[in-house]
Amino acid sequence: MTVNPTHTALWPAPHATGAVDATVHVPGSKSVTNRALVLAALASEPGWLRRPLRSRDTLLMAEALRAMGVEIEEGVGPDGSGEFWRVIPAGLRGPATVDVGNAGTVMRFLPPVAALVDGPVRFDGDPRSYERPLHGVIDALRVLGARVDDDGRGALPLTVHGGGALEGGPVDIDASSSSQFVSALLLSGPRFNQGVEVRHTGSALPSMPHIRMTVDMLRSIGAQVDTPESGGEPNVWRVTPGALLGRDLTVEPDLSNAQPFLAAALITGGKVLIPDWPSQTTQPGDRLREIFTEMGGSCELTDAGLAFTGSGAVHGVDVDLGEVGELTPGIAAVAALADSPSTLRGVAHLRLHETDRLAALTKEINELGGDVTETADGLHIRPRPLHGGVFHTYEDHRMATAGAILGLAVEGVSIENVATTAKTLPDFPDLWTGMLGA
Ligand SMILES: O=C(O)C1=C[C@@H](OP(=O)(O)O)[C@@H](O)[C@H](O)C1
Ligand SMILES: C=C(OP(=O)(O)O)C(=O)O
Repeated sequence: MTVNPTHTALWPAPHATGAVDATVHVPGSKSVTNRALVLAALASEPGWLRRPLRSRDTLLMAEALRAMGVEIEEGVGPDGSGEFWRVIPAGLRGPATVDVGNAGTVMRFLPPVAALVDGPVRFDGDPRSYERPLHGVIDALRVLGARVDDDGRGALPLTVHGGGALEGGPVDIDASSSSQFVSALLLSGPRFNQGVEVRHTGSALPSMPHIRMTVDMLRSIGAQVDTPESGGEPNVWRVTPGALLGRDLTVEPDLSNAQPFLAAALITGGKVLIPDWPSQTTQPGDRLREIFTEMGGSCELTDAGLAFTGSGAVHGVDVDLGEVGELTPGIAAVAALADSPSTLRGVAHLRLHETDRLAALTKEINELGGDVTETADGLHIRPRPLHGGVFHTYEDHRMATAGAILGLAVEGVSIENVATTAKTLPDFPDLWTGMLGA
């Protein structure tokens, strides 16, 4: 195996010498971009995505759809309105090969699309993708009428033998390890002959805002979706078969990727403005307004965006992050710098994310002198003075940004493989140094 030099490279995390004061334009949401690509590919007419996120996860999604016959044109608006993608749906055809990388959205959202392809679609990815749960999608597709060949572990690699159509109908799944199982089946549901009725039968379902995002985006292009919130049964989502409209969608900034910049204002007692923060959104990152306020900041949502201000004080929190698990690494980093202990709960499923995030955060913060312990479903963080050292990232973009947050407050922190932020935010090092005026 060849060693990729970028993986061992160390990035000296900039140390803040004063309060930050910056405006940061955060690129588009990964979750919105990848849903929009899938829905546009399944629509009955062309659609547009404006200001899409261009990152490893979204480029993998676009490549995969192209491999299945969808045309995606990329361009830049003449009026300075930024980049756009024009998606022209076509008859989905195989054979095709899909590289999922380590993108949960690609590995979970695309096998149901592949069931609609005429021909086989082979899915493979990074070594970590073999360990991430996929059984909910594979088992469900078999119940709904698809032929899927895997090695019996209910995980990647696998081949979906698409037959050009899928019967669909009712299916029970245990989505307690990933909400993306539910989203995956709902996104392709309008194209199944009978639609789909997904019943979650396991313990607590994580990341509900991401399921709401799926439902909202489906409805906005004409799908009929019944949900527990719209008067349906608890834990049951039903999508009626029908054509999807092409849409012209401007992608919101990725609010979870706004997190490190807000954290910078919080821990340095500074100010950060994030333009285009939506006044209404299903993105889980919107919860940062509340969580980081409880931790000592204050914020104001104006026409200019979200203005977030640190007070100089950083407090610990006791918070259930089950709905917003992807915010955990950044919150853990801030909590390690706080004036009181924190308990982060409801995130056992993070052990199966890009890396085992609970183990990785515990090890890396403790190696800088911290005092973090893992619980059954989260972390206890008791702040104490930290020192410099190497912060390992385990090919996890959110570990890298968590390390950068610590480095702002602690001198001498180096981030291993900061390039791993390319999964969702390739511009991170430049945005970070730009925020500091470097
Ligand atoms: O559907 C989505 O876009 C996502 C759902 C969540 O996944 P899990 O429910 O697997 O945590 C989240 O953590 C991930 O970053 C994005
Ligand atoms: C869990 C995450 O990603 P994925 O979409 O790969 O699940 C994440 O971005 O924090």
